[in-house]
Amino acid sequence: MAVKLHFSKGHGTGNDFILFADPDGSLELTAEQIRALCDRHFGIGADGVIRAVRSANLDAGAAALVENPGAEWYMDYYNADGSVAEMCGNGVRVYAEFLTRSGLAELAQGEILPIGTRAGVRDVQRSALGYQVDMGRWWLEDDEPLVSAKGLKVARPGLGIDVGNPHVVVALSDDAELEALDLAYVPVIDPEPVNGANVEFVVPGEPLIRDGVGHISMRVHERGVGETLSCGTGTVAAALAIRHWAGERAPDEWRVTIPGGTVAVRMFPTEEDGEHVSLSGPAELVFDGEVTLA
Ligand SMILES: N[C@@H](CCC[C@H](N)C(=O)O)C(=O)O
Repeated sequence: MAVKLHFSKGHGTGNDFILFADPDGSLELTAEQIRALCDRHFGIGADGVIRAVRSANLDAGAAALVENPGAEWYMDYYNADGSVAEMCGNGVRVYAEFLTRSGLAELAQGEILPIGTRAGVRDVQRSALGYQVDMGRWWLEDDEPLVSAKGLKVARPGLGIDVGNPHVVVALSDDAELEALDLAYVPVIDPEPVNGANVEFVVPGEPLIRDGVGHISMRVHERGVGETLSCGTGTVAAALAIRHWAGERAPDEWRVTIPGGTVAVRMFPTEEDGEHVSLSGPAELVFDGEVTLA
């Protein structure tokens, strides 16, 4: 029987998503359905799909990841190719906007909305830019893979960073090198990470630090999608990588410019869990609709 799906379309700095509410967890889409919805010519078109499920209705595997019982809602995130991803930094802000706009959750200024993800719980609050997300901890990978990409004259070393999902960050020398990249082709990472990775190409600002704030520009090739206008977790990984390379005098406050806009990244200490990193940026819902699932 054909199923009608009510959806909202939204984006965070041009990274766009199809969102729908499935509070009971009864409407799991197939990878084929997700690919069809995300198709920009034959479907609605999006970089990913977000299903809003109540954490209480998750299957046991997913529920185990939502260790905070306060996370009433879970962000069930899928890339445009139908694969799952652990986290989505732009998606989680757009998800907060979707939950609050549709009356499924409340979020007053200064309050926190915990959201369950495959990478654990992420705390979201309203901010001057739209929403701020506590992205939690991260891990530097031990090895430095070589990354080659179409338009890049020589392969460059990348820094592997896990911010809940996997990233490899590559530093380029200037804007001309960034613009010359053809990210319609998948960058090759050698050795290839077992679960794949999102690849960020980053250029330091000139100057890198202005009034105590670091500035970088970035383009990204997302795992399971292709080039996108923005990747929230990618901007966080890029800021962490540049701070790592810049050494002790590098700031904890960063502005990352991507083709879809600019977001803010901040590293901050926590008492109980070491250093965390936050991501702030806009989240917009642009239209609602109904589609019949094949
Ligand atoms: N666009 C997202 C990241 C989405 C998941 C990514 N493609 C992956 O497979 O890890 C973001 O804003 O973080």
